[in-house]
Amino acid sequence: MTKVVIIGGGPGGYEAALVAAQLGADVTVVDRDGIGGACVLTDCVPSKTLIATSVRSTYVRESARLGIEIPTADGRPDVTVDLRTVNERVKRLAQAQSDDTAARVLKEGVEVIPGEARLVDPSIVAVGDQRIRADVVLVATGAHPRELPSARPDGERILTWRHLYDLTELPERLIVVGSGVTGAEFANAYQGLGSEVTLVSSRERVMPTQDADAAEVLEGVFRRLGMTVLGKTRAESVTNTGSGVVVTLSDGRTVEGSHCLMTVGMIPNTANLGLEEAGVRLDKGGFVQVDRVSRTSTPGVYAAGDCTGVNMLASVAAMQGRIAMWHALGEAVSPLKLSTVASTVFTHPELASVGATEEDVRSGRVDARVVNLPLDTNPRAKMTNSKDGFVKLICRQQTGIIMGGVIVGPRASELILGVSVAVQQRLTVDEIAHTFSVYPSLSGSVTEAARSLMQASPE
Ligand SMILES: Cc1cc2nc3c(=O)[nH]c(=O)nc-3n(C[C@H](O)[C@H](O)[C@H](O)COP(=O)(O)OP(=O)(O)OC[C@H]3O[C@@H](n4cnc5c(N)ncnc54)[C@H](O)[C@@H]3O)c2cc1C
Ligand SMILES: NC(=O)c1ccc[n+]([C@@H]2O[C@H](COP(=O)([O-])OP(=O)(O)OC[C@H]3O[C@@H](n4cnc5c(N)ncnc54)[C@H](O)[C@@H]3O)[C@@H](O)[C@H]2O)c1
Repeated sequence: MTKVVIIGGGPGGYEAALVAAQLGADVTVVDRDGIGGACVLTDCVPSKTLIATSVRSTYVRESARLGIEIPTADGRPDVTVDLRTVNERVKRLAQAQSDDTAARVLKEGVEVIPGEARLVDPSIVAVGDQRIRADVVLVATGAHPRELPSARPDGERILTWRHLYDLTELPERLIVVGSGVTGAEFANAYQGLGSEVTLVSSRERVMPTQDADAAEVLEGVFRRLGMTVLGKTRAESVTNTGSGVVVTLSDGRTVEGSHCLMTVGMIPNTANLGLEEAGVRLDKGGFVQVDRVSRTSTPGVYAAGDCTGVNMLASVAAMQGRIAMWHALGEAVSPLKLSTVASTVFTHPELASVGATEEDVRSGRVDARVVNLPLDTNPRAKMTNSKDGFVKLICRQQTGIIMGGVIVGPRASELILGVSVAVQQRLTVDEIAHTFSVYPSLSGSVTEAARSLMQASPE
C-alpha cells in the first residue's frame, strides 16, 4: 500500500487526503493549527462570515430607500453592530467548519497528527521525535501575512487580518494599508460595519490584479459611501501611539486612525521545512516551484496551494492537491488549467470573474470581442436598488466561443457559474443567447450580453 504523508491540512492538504484515501493509499496528514488550515480558521471562512454581517447591515442601513422604516429609541436611523458578538460567531463558525472537515477526513480513514512537520529526506517526515516513512509527500503548508519591518503588527492597534477576530469593539477609524483583494474586502467590510475607513493604495487603482472596469466601479462605491482612498502612495511606517496609530506615507503625508490593518501580501510557509536540503527548488520569493501536475524538483515530493504561489485561491489549492494524488497514485490526470478558474472578490457588490480578461484582448494575447452591459438597465437590479455593476462577456472573434467574463453585482459569486460553465464547456454566445433566463433576474443580463455579442458577430 502506498504511504502518503501530507504536510498541512488546508484545502490543498485535506482535499488531497480525501482523494488519496479513496484510491486506497495509507494517508497521514500533519497539521499544526487544525484541519481546514488558515483557509477555514483565519482567512477565507472567517472573512466571508464577517462580510455576511457587514452586507446585512448595509442592506438594513439602505432599506429606507425601499420604503422600510425602522423605528429607533430616539427616532434616528441607527444601525450598529456588536463586534464582540459578531467575532464570537465568526470564530465559532470557523471552528465548526474545521471540525466538520476533520470528521470527514477521519471517516475516510486518514490519520491526522497535530504538530509541526519537516522533511528529513524525500521519504521521511519528522514530527517532533516521530519519524514517518513516506512513498509520496505532499507539501501544502500555505502562507502567512507579509510584515513590514517599520510597521510590525502588535495585535492591538497594528493588525494583520488574523488579529481582527479578537477585537471586541469596532475600530472607529480604520486605516487599511494595501489595496489588493484582501485590503479591498476588509476596507469595504468595516465600512459596512460602521467604521470610518481610509484605504492606502500603492497603485493607480484599487485591486490592480482585477478587471479595470470592475475596480473602477468598486472604488466609486467605496468613495460614495465615505471611504477615503489614498492612491499612488505607500505606507512607509506605522506607529502605535497608545491611543491610536499614525501612518507615514511615501509622499510625506501622515494619516491618523484608531487602528491600522496591514494587507500587504503573503509569504509562503516554506522556511525551516527541510525542503531545499531535500532538493526541492524554491523561487526567489520562497514559493515551491511546481509543474502542472504539482511535482516539485524532487521525485516523490509534490506541493499544492499557497506555498506554491499559483493563483492563491482555496479552489486552486484543492485542485492542485487532488491532481498531485491522482498523478502520484497512477490515475489518469489532466494538468492544472488556470484559464477556467473562477474567483470572487467579496466586496459589496461582489466582483466575480472567470477565464480570459479584457487585458488579454487589449494586449493582443487573445483575439476576441468584448461586451460590457451595465446593470442599471436590468429590471431586477432596479427593484432591489442594486444598480452598481455590470456583466462583461468575452468571446472568440470568429467562432463566438465564450472565453471569459466578469460580473459586478450582488451575489456575483453565484451568478458567475453560468459563465464558468460556458467557458469550461466552450459554449458559444449563440448557445447562451438561446438559453432561457428568468424574467426578471440579474442572470437575464448574462443572456442579454450574449445576445449583443451575437448581433455584433461578423457574418
Ligand atoms: C483574508 C483572506 C481571504 C481569502 N478568501 C478567499 C476566498 O474567499 N476564496 C478563495 O478561494 N480563497 C480565499 N483566500 C485564499 C485561501 O485562503 C488560500 O488560497 C487557501 O487557504 C490555500 O490553502 P492551502 O491549503 O494552500 O493553505 P492553508 O489554508 O494556509 O493551510 C495550510 C496549513 O498548513 C499548516 N502548516 C504550515 N506549516 C506546517 C508544518 N510545518 N507542519 C504542519 N502543518 C503546517 C498551517 O498551519 C495550515 O493549517 C483568502 C485568503 C485570505 C488571506
Ligand atoms: N476572495 C478571494 O478569493 C480572496 C480574498 C483575499 C485574498 N485572496 C488571495 O490571496 C492572495 C493575496 O492577496 P492580498 O491582497 O493579500 O495580497 P496582494 O499581494 O495581492 O496585494 C497586496 C497589495 O499591497 C500593496 N502594498 C505592498 N506594500 C505596501 C505598502 N507599504 N503600502 C501600500 N500598499 C502596499 C501591493 O502593491 C499590493 O497591491 C491573492 O492571490 C488573492 O487572490 C483571495
